[in-house]
Amino acid sequence: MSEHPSKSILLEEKQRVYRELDRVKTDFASRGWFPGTSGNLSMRVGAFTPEQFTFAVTASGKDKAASTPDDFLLVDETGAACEPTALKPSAETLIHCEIYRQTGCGAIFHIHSVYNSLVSELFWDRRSVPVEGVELIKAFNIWDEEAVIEVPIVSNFANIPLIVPEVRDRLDKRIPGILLRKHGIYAWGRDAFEARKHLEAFEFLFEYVYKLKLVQGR
Ligand SMILES: CSCCC(=O)C(=O)COP(=O)(O)O
Ligand SMILES: [Zn+2]
Repeated sequence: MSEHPSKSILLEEKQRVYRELDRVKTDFASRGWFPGTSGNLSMRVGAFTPEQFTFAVTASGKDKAASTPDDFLLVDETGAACEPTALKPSAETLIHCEIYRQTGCGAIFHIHSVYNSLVSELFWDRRSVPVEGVELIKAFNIWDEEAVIEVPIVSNFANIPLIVPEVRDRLDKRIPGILLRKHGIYAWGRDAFEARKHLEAFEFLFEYVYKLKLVQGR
């Protein structure tokens, strides 16, 4: 009996997405962006409507520096596994679900770094990190002269579903990223290339903002 053509197309796409996520994972691990098994990555697979979509996400708690056949699984828009598997999706999968729903993006990358954690606490009182006139703001397709942006910061609850409504309320469609207080950043883009570009820009800007504050002594 031959396989239904749509099933084999999905299988091919799933394999392509897993390979791409593996390349991103290896690269980010080499930069030290997954300390202590932290961080998670996802990419959409197949058709998208805000009500129904599928994405590949990292399995929870894995050493992200290692590549194994058990690193990723497919989940639906509720965060439930789409196929029989013993793997557990990332504990933060519901945040990915909400970002896909709100933005229709194609890839979401979450990392913990010292600079993103520092600025999320330094600017917690204003609930956003201001970045003023830095060239790399253009990586977000914002081309205004001396552009000023505010990167939103939301609470970091141990109970992940509590974070989701804050992400929904605070997400700014012009800014492809959101910080969790003293936790890390979620950055996204229409595909893996763009999500990585945005993440690199955020990390540069956070280091700049932190060091500027330090040298200015305020
Ligand atoms: C050990 S880091 C704490 C959990 C976390 O913040 C994270 O990013 C990793 O969680 P996951 O379930 O995706 O491995
Ligand atoms: Zn995290």
